[in-house]
Amino acid sequence: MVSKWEQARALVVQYDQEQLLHFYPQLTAASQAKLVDSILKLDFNSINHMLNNRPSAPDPVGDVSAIQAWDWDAFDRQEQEEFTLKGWELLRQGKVGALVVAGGQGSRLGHQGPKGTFDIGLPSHKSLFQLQAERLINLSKRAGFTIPWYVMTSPDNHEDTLRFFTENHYFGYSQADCFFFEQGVMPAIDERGKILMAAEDEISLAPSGNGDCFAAMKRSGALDDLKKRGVEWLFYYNVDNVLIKVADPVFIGVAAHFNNPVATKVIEKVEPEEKVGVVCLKNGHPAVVEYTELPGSLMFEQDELGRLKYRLANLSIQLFRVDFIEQHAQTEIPYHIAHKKIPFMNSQGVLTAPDQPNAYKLERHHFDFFPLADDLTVLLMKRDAEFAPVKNKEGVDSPATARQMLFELHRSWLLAAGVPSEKLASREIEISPLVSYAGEGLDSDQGDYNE
Ligand SMILES: CC(=O)N[C@H]1[C@@H](OP(=O)(O)O)O[C@H](CO)[C@@H](O)[C@@H]1O
Repeated sequence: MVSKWEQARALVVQYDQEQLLHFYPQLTAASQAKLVDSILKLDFNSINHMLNNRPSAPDPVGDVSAIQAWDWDAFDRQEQEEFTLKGWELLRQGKVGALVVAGGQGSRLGHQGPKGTFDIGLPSHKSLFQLQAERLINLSKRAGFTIPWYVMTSPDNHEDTLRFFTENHYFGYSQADCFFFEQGVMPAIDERGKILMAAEDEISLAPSGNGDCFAAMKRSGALDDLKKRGVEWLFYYNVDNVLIKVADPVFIGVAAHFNNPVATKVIEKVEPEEKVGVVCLKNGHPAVVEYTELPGSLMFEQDELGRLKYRLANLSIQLFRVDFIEQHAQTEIPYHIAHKKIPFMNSQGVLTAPDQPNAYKLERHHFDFFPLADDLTVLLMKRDAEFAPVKNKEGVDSPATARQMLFELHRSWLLAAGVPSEKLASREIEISPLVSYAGEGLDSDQGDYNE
């Protein structure tokens, strides 16, 4: 039988990465085993594919043009009702699942631990995960069918995430309907195409981006679980949006009506430099150009009405048809390559912190599946009820701005339900998602979201 060591040795020779075993002879048996295991976990095929297809110049954006969106407010009352009913029908039939990409840490927010465990300082002190769980519970109860919830973690936060759910009794969610799986990692690669070491027995690794989600679902059995349950649409979202309407029936209804393989919910950018990807057409195919890659000429370009030409913000709120996910779970979407300063251990065993970018970090983006869909449904909504991300400790997209948006939204629900405005003056209003998902049920009148 070929030993693990022999397999690892054969791989590093085959792919010309012998430096990975440079320190091997001098390691303890435990460290040797650790290093061999991490070599065997690397996806050399994918790394090689990326190295061989690396563009010589920075990734060209391609031929970008604007994409058409359906404005929710432009549908008439009857159409809106039909879409909503359609969404509820699918929820009732158990045909919708939710996927949160939650591999990030809260470090940029000054929070120790997974981002989803962050308390943004609401009166209830609910974490991001709890807000999401309760919105799903609300819909599941009314649909009479529990929405399966898939949580993509990263090797950095998997254990902590599981512990948080367990300690909080899954926030009342049924444990049998929660599925946790880890996203993959990619090694840092230097300018000669060599994988870097972080220590004598450790490869320099980082999460490989949210574009690994479908491959990771396949590897972990989450995709099989989805199929076994008969789920037809997967609602994809980022962990950091405080207002996220998880498994939104309205969005599901619109996606199912047009029945394109992918649907995306967008809002208009507040300013050209807002840090959001833009939904557009690239070389004639639906696409997102990430904010880090959008050239200034496109960022500021205006249409004939003087509006931003590329104003449709990617909120990372998508619906993917499950047959499309299955078809593409193993499709090699491109890596986005960031040139960064990455500390590494040199061949003398000295840990080196470069002062210039020295290596490449590789990430896949989930929206790079968009061009593989023949068409994309784009649903334009209003920001106030959809998007309050927490990305920074202070200033824009911070806990303070997200709290404020939630208070204002919930105040507007009470006003619409007939509560006199003087009763609401200067109060912080937080309504539990267990009471209302989107403002419905706060008076005797039946709202849009009622099934
Ligand atoms: C790779 C990726 O998913 N990028 C997304 C994602 O950005 P982050 O800065 O990675 O959180 O969420 C943004 C919305 O919050 C969206 O506009 C952007 O395109």
